[in-house]
Amino acid sequence: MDALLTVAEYEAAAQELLPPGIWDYLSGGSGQERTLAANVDAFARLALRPRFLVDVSEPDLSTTLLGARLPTPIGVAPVAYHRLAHPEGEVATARAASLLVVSVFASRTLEEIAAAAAGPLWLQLYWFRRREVVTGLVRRAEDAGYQALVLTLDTPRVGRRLRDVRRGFAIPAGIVAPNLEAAVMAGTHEAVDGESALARHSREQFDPALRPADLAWLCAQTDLPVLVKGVLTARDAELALAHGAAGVVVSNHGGRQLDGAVASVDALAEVAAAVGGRGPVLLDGGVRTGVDVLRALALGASAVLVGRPALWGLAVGGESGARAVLDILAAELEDAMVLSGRPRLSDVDSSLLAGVQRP
Ligand SMILES: Cc1cc2nc3c(=O)[nH]c(=O)nc-3n(C[C@H](O)[C@H](O)[C@H](O)COP(=O)(O)O)c2cc1C
Ligand SMILES: CC(C)CC(=O)C(=O)O
Repeated sequence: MDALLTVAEYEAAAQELLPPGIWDYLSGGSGQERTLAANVDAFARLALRPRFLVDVSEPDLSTTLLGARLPTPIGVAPVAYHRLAHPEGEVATARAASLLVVSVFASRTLEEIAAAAAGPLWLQLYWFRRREVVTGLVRRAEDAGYQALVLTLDTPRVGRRLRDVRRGFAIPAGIVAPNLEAAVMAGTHEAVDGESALARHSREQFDPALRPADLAWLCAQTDLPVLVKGVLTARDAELALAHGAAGVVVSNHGGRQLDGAVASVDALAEVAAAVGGRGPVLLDGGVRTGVDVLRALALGASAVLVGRPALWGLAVGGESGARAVLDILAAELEDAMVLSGRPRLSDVDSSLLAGVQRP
């Protein structure tokens, strides 16, 4: 087999390897999958304005995020159940990633992942009705050396993902979320025709009444920085920062929640302006090339996260596959920085983009 050279080639190879139901769960979106498509299309519309007569002999992709030095501004977004893609699951991803946001529905324990990790770990949380589930996880994350928490806001319930509904998708027996007690996870393995087990489970277990005061309460439970994920408007960014958030992740959950929601990169400039340097602004959704990473940085992102691409790499080659995908993105980013005359991340701003208003 020829070497896979792009994220798209990993996507195609993963589709060949994975059972169709798992492929649909990983790759699908909600509703008509318009937001899923828009996330990718919106990047393609952002044309670049390269500059020359700049010394680009020493490109530097490194950055600092919440006090941690990272070799690249590319991390892995929280994705549930990595063992759907590879038997080693999150342990393999953690070895490959320079920043991994571990899903609360990880299929390996927080401690196993921490023992394997090559870089900082953040723990993503959903707002469970049983608050002691949340606080218990916060304590475990602190004890295991996780460096931040990420509260996902965009999932008061799981969106209508028609591929999963049609298949009656449930998590296969043998793949569990060991960081949550069995009572909280009841029903996730129970396949029912015409119903997504994850959608049903979210209605039972997620508290849809999450308010700003709850965010402030969570922030008061811990010394770890708490970021909020799923922000698409200046208003929500303002509210979150005012209630203790240390930063935001601009995201529409990879087009899996509100179909018709704005493409995440199209929401980025507004949110970054609202945050105004008060904390990191990450972006996920539709990042498929290093040029996309550069585009997001130009619009004000501190770093990007990739969800599905990491899982495609994991499916194809476990740890080395996940690493290969992240290395492709980093190599493409370096090329794009050199070829656009922006050798350092601090040189990257909106002047790089055609048709974007410049301050
Ligand atoms: C299979 C799958 C599972 C996901 N699980 C979670 C999760 O547990 N928590 C969460 O906050 N986001 C979850 N997400 C959303 C990702 O964190 C991220 O927002 C999205 O995948 C980014 O888009 P991309 O896949 O185009 O990179 C999941 C996404 C996928 C594809
Ligand atoms: C178990 C699910 C709630 C995980 C998720 O966020 C997703 O599938 O998008």
